[in-house]
Amino acid sequence: MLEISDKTNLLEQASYKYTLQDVPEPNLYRDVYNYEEVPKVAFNHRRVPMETPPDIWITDTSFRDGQQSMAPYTVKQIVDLYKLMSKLGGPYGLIRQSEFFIYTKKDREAIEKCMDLGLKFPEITTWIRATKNDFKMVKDLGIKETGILVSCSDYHIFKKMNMTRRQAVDYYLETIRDAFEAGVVPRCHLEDITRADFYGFVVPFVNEIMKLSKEAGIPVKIRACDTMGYGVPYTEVALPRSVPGIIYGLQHYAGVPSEMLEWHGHNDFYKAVSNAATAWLYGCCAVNCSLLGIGERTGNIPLEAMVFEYGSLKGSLDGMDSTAITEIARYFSDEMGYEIPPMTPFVGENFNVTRAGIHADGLMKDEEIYNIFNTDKLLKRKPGVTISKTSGLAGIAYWINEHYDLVGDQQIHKDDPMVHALKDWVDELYADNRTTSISNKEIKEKIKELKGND
Ligand SMILES: CC(C)C(=O)C(=O)O
Repeated sequence: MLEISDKTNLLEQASYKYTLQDVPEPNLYRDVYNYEEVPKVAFNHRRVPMETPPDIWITDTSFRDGQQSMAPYTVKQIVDLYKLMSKLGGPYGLIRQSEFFIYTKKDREAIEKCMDLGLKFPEITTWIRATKNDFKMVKDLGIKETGILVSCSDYHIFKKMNMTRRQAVDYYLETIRDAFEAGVVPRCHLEDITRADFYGFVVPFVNEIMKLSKEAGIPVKIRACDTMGYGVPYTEVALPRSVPGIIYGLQHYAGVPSEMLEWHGHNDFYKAVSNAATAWLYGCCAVNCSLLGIGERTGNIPLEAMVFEYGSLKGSLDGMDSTAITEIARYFSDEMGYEIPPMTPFVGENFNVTRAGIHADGLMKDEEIYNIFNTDKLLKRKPGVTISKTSGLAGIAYWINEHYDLVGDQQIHKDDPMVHALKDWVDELYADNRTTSISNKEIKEKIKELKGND
């Protein structure tokens, strides 16, 4: 009888191993990316099986990719956000890791202060330039894992690094060996994977990494980076743009187990969230996100979106405290002066605010009609209305009940004289060519004035 391990060995020996194609000229996928036109989606009509791992989780890059695109955060801001992130991730650490810079004194102070909190999650990891000296710095800080850059498209290898594919692989493998030698676990960030030659570079390279990892007995994570946001979640799409194809291929042709796979996406084509969910569904345990999606250019995968994506895919938030999302959003706007676009899902000022009177009428009858879920329970954000020329009597009544916390019998209705008086005032304002909605402060002042007239 063959034992399972023997069978696996035989299968491994029998399976086709992709070898590095050390091409003389870069493959820039000009049929898809010709630069003068919109990048194209090519279909090969191959279906990739969906293999969602039993456990999926979130990792964070707010203090690396996020901070990279903003003014540097202060130590206090990093520590406060780290605490809130830990609260959000809950007792099972669904926000499992977060990566930090380590270059300046301030970077290291922030790490030390976060470590001093003694929180189990998110585990603190780093992001470095990957020199021997940097590995030593990581080790000295008592940190186990660090991200290193292993750019994998010919755009980077030929155009930026001025190397051949073979030279790039040799250089990267040497760096990984340096990390092992320094006693640090490298996490390999495969930059620009959605423009890379998957079978001619990515798979043979990752096979080499996995071989080194096995020999050293050190688990190495593979982060698939959709640096320019070109990935697409649809089925039957050809590589290198297919998210299902990349995740399937890394597992089945490069031998990376699901729990060692991470997806890092950008939002250039509005696909960051759906690509990340697709990566989970097709076998990647971790999606790498940033708070409010703040990151290079159009940003990263918004972490808060993946909390709700997790809840919808798993049927439970598994201990994540989603109300921390509102605390985080308030922290960004009140303490850091960051302006969150008002229509941003889950965190924007207006994400659950309706303007049309007919919708407000629905909200008054039953908030479920026009609210995505119980936003008060899950985010401590009651659904709201803003007053404009389309609000109508129902909108005004709803606004009063919401802003003065009137419940049950205390609630006022659309036939109330106060509601009618406010409606007349609103109509006059718009008859006088007003174009903007009316602020909460203005309405409160008007109510005071009308009450004074009683
Ligand atoms: C620098 C790299 C790893 C990155 O963040 C990306 O590819 O988006």
